[in-house]
Order: sequence, then structure tokens, then C-alpha cells
Amino acid sequence: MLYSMNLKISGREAVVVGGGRVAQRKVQGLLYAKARVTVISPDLTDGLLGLAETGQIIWKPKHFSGEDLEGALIIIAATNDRGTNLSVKKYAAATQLVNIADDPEESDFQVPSVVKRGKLNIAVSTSGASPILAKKICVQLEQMFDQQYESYLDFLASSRKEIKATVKDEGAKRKLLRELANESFLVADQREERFHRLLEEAVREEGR
Ligand SMILES: C[C@@]1(CC(=O)O)C2=NC(=C\c3[nH]c(c(CCC(=O)O)c3CC(=O)O)Cc3[nH]c(c(CC(=O)O)c3CCC(=O)O)/C=C3\N/C(=C\2)[C@@H](CCC(=O)O)[C@]3(C)CC(=O)O)/[C@H]1CCC(=O)O
Ligand SMILES: NC(=O)c1ccc[n+]([C@@H]2O[C@H](COP(=O)([O-])OP(=O)(O)OC[C@H]3O[C@@H](n4cnc5c(N)ncnc54)[C@H](O)[C@@H]3O)[C@@H](O)[C@H]2O)c1
Repeated sequence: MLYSMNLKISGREAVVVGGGRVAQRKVQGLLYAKARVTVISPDLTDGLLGLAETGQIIWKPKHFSGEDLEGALIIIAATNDRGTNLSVKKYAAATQLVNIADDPEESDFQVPSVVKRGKLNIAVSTSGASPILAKKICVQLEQMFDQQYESYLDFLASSRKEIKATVKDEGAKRKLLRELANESFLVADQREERFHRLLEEAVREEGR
């Protein structure tokens, strides 16, 4: 069974072995999360070459060897050579997290398909059964959770902060937080005013 978590990898070292289409997709995800990415491969896709030329990734133009993994938290083996991919796993320390592009069973983690709406992050995994289905489900979720969720989550984050700072009573706090998760707050129109009215009411009740 897989354990789901959202890793904070900003500033951490990631090594990607291979410079093809799959490597490029994984590198884009790692850069989005602000990891420091090094790619080990004799060649690169045009996309990866652009990232190397602009200093967004470090490129070591060579075939893989064990010392390439030093200092990495996350390692992705994405070459088209099965023997190389398996030897990446063999050379990695037990404390390093390895993903093997052609071997879900031997991987320490699998990369899910993801829908991002600002702070909302929906990850879908089929545990390697069908990455294509995972993608398809995400396309459906994109319809269900549209663009307005981005500002909705910003609103929820800031109002939650305000509630935690102002309301002392745990019951009243929970009631307010539940209320904001109500669909009627999804639409931006007048939600700030509505929220502040509810907040004032809760504070007034507490003062009685
Ligand atoms: C979700 C996504 C994330 C990402 O890679 O970023 C992802 N694969 C995506 C796409 C995709 N994968 C494949 C095709 C070509 C299909 C075709 O056309 O033939 C396409 C489509 C394309 O490339 O466009 C084929 C494939 N995939 C794996 C193998 C090896 C094997 O299974 O042995 C093979 C070759 C054998 C085969 O064909 O089955 C293995 C894995 N792929 C996973 C994730 C992990 C399981 C996730 C899960 O189960 O949910 C896992 C286990 C490991 C990992 O990579 O972490 C991403 C969608 C991105 C998005 O959402 O936009
Ligand atoms: N996990 C996934 O999402 C997924 C999706 C599709 C395919 N795959 C599998 O991933 C693998 C890679 O697919 P691709 O389309 O990116 O292949 P690709 O042929 O486009 O790229 C392979 C890259 O690996 C490099 N490489 C080969 N041997 C190397 C070595 N010894 N050291 C360093 N780099 C080396 C090549 O130079 C090339 O840059 C394939 O095995 C494929 O079956 C995985």
C-alpha cells in the first residue's frame, strides 16, 4: 500500500537520471515545487536543454554512475534502459526516495496525476494500475473544481486565520469554519461582507 503525503521539497536536491520526455515531465513537477534539480544524461530534450541554458537545472552530460546520487533527497530514474534504472535504485541509500519510471513495484514513491487550483491540490493515483485513467479522472475533476476555487481557497485561508485570532470559544470557531465551507461562499460576490457579519456576531455572542 502507498502512503499519501505532500512533500515540501523547496531547496532540496533532486537528481533525475535520463533526459527524455518522461524525465522532462518529472523535472517540470520538481521545479514547480522549487527543488534544486540536477539531470544526468548524455542528451536532453529541447525543453530540458532550455532549462539548462537558463540555469534552472544543472545538467551533467554523462551516463549514470553511483556518485551522481550524492546529497539527493529525491531520485528519479527515467532512462530508457532498464538495467540503468535498476542500478540507480541499487546505488541509492536507504534514506533516499527513488522513483523508477518503468518499475512501480521497485519505486519508493509514485508520482500522481494532479489538479492544482491555487492552494487546492487534488492528487490522483491508481497505484500504477493505469496512469492514463489517473489523468482522465483529473480532467473530470478539473470540470468539477473550476478556476473559482483558487480565490475561494485564498478566502478560506485568510478568514480561517482571522477566526483563529478572534474567536476563543472552540464550538463557535468550529461552527464558523464549517459555515465557510458551505458552497454559498464559493462565489466571490459579497462573501467578505457576509463572513465579517458572521464573525462580528460570534464575537458579540462571546462577549455576553
Ligand atoms: C500520472 C503521471 C504523473 C507523471 O508522470 O508526472 C504518471 N504517468 C503519467 C503519464 C503516462 N504514463 C505512461 C504514459 C504513456 C501511455 C501510452 O501512451 O502508452 C503516460 C501518458 C503520457 O506520457 O502522456 C506510461 C507508463 N507509466 C508508468 C509506466 C511504467 C510501468 O507501469 O511499468 C509506463 C509505461 C508502461 C505503460 O504504458 O503502461 C509508470 C508510472 N506512471 C505514473 C505516473 C506512476 C503511476 C501513477 C498512477 O498509477 O496513477 C508510475 C507507476 C511511476 C511514476 O512515473 O511515478 C502522468 C500523467 C501526467 C498528467 O496528469 O498530465
Ligand atoms: N513513468 C512514466 O510516467 C512513464 C511514461 C511513459 C514511459 N515510461 C517509461 O520511462 C522510460 C523513459 O521514457 P522516455 O519516453 O523518456 O524515453 P526517451 O528515450 O525519450 O529518453 C531516455 C533518456 O534516457 C537517457 N539515457 C539512456 N541511458 C542512460 C544512462 N545510462 N545514463 C543516463 N541517461 C541515460 C537517454 O539519453 C535519453 O535522454 C521508458 O522506460 C518508458 O517505458 C514511463
